[in-house]
Amino acid sequence: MSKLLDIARYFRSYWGWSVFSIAMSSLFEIVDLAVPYAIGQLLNVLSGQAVDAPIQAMTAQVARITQQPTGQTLSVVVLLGIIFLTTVVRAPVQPWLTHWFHWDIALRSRRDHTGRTIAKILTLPLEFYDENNAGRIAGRVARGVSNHTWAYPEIAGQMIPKIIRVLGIFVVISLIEWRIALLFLLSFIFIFSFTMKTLRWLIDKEEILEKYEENTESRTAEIITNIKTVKAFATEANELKRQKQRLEREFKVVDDRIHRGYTVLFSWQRLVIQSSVFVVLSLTLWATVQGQLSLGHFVTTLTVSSMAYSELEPISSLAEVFARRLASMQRLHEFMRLPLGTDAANLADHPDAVRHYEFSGKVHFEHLRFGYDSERSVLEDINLLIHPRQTVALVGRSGSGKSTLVKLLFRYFDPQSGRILIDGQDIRSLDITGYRKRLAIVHQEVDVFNGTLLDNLTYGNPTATFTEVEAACQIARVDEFIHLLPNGYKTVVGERGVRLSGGQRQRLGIARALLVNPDVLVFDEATSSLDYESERSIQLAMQNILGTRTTLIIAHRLSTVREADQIVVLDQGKIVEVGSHEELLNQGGIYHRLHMLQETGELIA
Ligand SMILES: Nc1ncnc2c1ncn2[C@@H]1O[C@H](COP(=O)(O)OP(=O)(O)OP(=O)(O)O)[C@@H](O)[C@H]1O
Repeated sequence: MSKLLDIARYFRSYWGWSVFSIAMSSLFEIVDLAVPYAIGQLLNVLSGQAVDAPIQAMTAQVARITQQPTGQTLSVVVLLGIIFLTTVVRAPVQPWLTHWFHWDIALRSRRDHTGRTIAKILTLPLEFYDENNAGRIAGRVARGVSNHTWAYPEIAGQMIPKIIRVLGIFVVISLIEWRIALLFLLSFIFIFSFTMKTLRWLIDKEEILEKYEENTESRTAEIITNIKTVKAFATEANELKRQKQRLEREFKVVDDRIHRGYTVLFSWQRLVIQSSVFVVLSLTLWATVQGQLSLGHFVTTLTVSSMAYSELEPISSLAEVFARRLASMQRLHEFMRLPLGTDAANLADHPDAVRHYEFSGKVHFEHLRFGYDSERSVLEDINLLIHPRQTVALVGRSGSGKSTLVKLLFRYFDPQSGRILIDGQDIRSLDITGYRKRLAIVHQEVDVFNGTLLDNLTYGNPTATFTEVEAACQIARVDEFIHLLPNGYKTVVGERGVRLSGGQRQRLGIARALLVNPDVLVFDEATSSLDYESERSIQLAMQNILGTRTTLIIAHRLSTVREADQIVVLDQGKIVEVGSHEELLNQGGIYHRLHMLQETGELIA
């Protein structure tokens, strides 16, 4: 039931129009019943039997208005008029009162909810993306939204009105012959309960299928992302084999269980429906032969009950389609209920509402303790004071906690104990958007968005002037390669444009970071083997920046570290050494050992 409520809530913004259009669709389904009724009454007129009292009254009324004598001809005209009104006149009006609204609501909801899912994607915490890859998330969102979009017209425009029509038919038959109505009711209850039971079983299987499909999609997305590794290790055949195994597992659920389940359901349904139609025919015929029913009522009862039974198959097909859609709709609702990250308020902020901080760049890590899970600490009692405009290099073995410390500084996570102060203020007390805007980071792998080089440079600060862009490019030594690009700053880079080399991307990342004029700049040195020239360019770019703002370097190579005011050596989540290059060399500890390794040509991490 809660699943259905979730779906109803999905369309709640349009509930007024929704109720109106469902009511109109149901009304038209009921109005349809006037045709077999009128034909039954016509048969009575033609065979010389009496028409029903309402038709007699209507004929008398028309006779009074038109000053015509009542009689067979006028009854035929009245009945033809009813058929004309309920078929020809309503034909052009109906789509505007039903179909148009159903799709309008579905499409508006798709627009609204796609926007909401994008907002959700932007506000989920980073850790969610550590556990779920792009393919899984994109697949879940796309399938969820599209299934809602298709389901709405099916449910509101067809299923509910058809159910109302069946109820209407029950009322009509009850008025004509209650025993046939009772039989009709019993057969419907039987078919309905049997269908619901089977559908519930099938929905469970659909949920399993949905998870299997997500796994397959997720792996396909990983193959695309990591295609270089796949090809380099020549594992194409392995990947294909594993994906085929996954597809086979999906196929077994779909074909052996779901598809078979629906076929069993349909064959039982058909048997019960055809038997019921046969019994209704026999009973109605018997009652007519006995003189309990007129010829007209015989035809009407037979026609409307056939109409009702013939609606059962479309209703049950719609229920089947709905059951197939339900699992992915449910997965979307689960996704939308995921807890937000601490930065979720960012979206609500109007750009003008963001408090613009100015920091001197004094950063103080105080007794920090942190672990991604409560059982294992990744950082232990971190104490570090960084003065404004100092350059601090974080050095240590891979996994020693350097990146984690930076993640805490950016407040992607909060420490289990201890705090981080910036200019003496606990960063948790600051508005996160305003605070993060004062920091900038250059990642090892610089993300390049599809767009021009200029778009990418000004990503963090779209209002930067061209002079500012040029100045940042000069410092970051982007200007060294701009003339090599076909359209300079206007060159399209990224997905559908020119591919930048690793060194060029890093320099783009530095210029992009500089353009937001951060108080604290973090530089995650690339471990990828940049060629000597690129590496040298980046080091020179860094030298241009050092001393102009507080700079934290996650150092994988020691060459940049020499210049740092403080070198902080982390080991197993603890700060084990702090000092300048010379001081640490003299101490003869871990840094000294790392330095010796580098001298012999090896990297730190
Ligand atoms: N999202 C995460 N969830 C759980 N554990 C994590 C996560 N990110 C990192 N870790 C663990 O935390 C520890 C510290 O990782 P971190 O990335 O901070 O080290 P690092 O010193 O930056 O390493 P490297 O130099 O290789 O980048 C590692 O043991 C790592 O496995």
